[in-house]
Amino acid sequence: ARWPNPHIDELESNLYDRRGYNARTLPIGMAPNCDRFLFGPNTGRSNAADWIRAAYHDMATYNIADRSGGLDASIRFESEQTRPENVGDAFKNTLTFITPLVHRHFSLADGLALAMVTAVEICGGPKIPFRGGRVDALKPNSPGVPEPQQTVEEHIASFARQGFSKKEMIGLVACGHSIGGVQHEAFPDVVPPSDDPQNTSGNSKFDSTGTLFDNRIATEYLDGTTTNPLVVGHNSTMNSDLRIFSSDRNVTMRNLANPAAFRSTCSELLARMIDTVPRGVVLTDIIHPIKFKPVGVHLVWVGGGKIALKGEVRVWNSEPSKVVLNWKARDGRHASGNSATLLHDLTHISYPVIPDTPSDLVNRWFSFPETLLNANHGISNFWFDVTNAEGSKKVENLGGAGYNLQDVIMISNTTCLSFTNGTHLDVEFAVRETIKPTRVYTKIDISDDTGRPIIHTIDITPPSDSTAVAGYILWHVTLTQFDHFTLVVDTDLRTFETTFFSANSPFGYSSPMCP
Ligand code: HEM
Repeated sequence: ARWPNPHIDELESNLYDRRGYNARTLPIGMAPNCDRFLFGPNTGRSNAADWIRAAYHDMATYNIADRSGGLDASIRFESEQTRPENVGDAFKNTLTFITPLVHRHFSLADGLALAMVTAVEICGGPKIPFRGGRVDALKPNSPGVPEPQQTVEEHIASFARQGFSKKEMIGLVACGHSIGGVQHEAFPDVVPPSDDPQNTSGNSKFDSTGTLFDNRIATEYLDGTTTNPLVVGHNSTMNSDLRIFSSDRNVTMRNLANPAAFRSTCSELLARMIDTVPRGVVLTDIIHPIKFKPVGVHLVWVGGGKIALKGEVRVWNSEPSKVVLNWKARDGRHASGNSATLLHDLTHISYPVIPDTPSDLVNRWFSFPETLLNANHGISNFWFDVTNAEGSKKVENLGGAGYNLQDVIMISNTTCLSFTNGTHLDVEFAVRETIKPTRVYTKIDISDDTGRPIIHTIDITPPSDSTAVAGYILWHVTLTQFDHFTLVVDTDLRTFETTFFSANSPFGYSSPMCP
């Protein structure tokens, strides 16, 4: 295990911190209910439907022959969105939610995949194994999303090009069309206009539970009660779901009428859909919950030879009676005073909202108390002693290694936010005098001309006043972009850094106003 792992830690939080304390923002798209639509409450549309459709349309450009295309966020390019195969504003809408989350450890393509998983899992669907590591494309992909006027032979060929058999095509379309419907605006020759004030877009649902991920798409199709406009629509040219669902004489649809089979099929096929990525992209292992997770741990120089140690721990589905933080000084010694009992505010609980798990699964957050370290002694490593409710004890130390923490470079509490001469952050930070820096700089996220986050570095000139206090010298840099920034010091032997998260994270950096 490695800690911290900014990439995995961030994806894990987005997957499992869904509601409650420190919750991430994607699930808000499904709150309070799965019929939520940010862009107009009475349109009859839903964010959930847009997010599922967006992930598919981004993936559907995949070509298994040369392993090009796939889930790579190429849908963000205007020239892809304006293709007839991508009619409607679902993609623009979906990106409105995801683009602000993107930073150097969180690609837009991972965000598209996560949004689909979030929608399906919160709206009644199965758990979908999630891997991270998708890479955003630098240019649009070739067209390739199936359209309803095509023949079933064309659809079979299209799905084969995407890497799915005929049976898998039937399954994937049924799973995708479990939520949402067809709108008049996008498909005027499929769906008539609506005068329903609750459904101004004329969204005609695929099944009677259009905001619930369930197998009615299959059962209603089989029992003849379906209202799916791509099955019983008046314009038979556009009845692609009918042609697809019946293409194996309903064998697959009859199987999907079994709720358990529907869930397992959709879990498997939707996972494969989002794991369809361009050649060269290496996905991570499946991301499982981190059962004991230190979060936002960082040091703050508070002056007077003192360093504040701050952070929180998320404890998965258990209720320890006591969590004690211990640390070793820079020299590796654990002096008797080097421990502190973490605090648990009863409101600091969160809910991962995972399908097929007990609804009383609750995570508890413990925060570091006001803990001041002597700057002359510093810190190198920390761990926890956990006492469970029944009295049993456990050490949380990353399997013996402990959690390493560098005390070479840290932000100062004199850092402040200013709105004079444009918004900027006046960053003060402390660097240990004895380490002989070869380069001190900051890394910030900027976008390249395709909207991908790239790291930009800014070198920092040494301070004119280099008087050390308790072995630390104060440096200064002014940042006009500070959504996500890292302070870095290189030495001949090693690099040390400390990172402050984006403002869209609950651990985003917040600073007092400059005097
Ligand atoms: C042959 C393959 C497919 C065809 C021809 C097709 C066609 C369509 C059409 C015409 C719409 C209406 C869009 C609108 O009015 O805005 C739609 C909606 C939708 N599709 Fe598909 N689709 C296919 C496969 C899939 C797959 C594989 C998925 C996901 C796994 C998917 C997910 C969705 C969702 C969630 C909606 C609802 C959007 C909303 O309610 O706004 N589709 N599809």
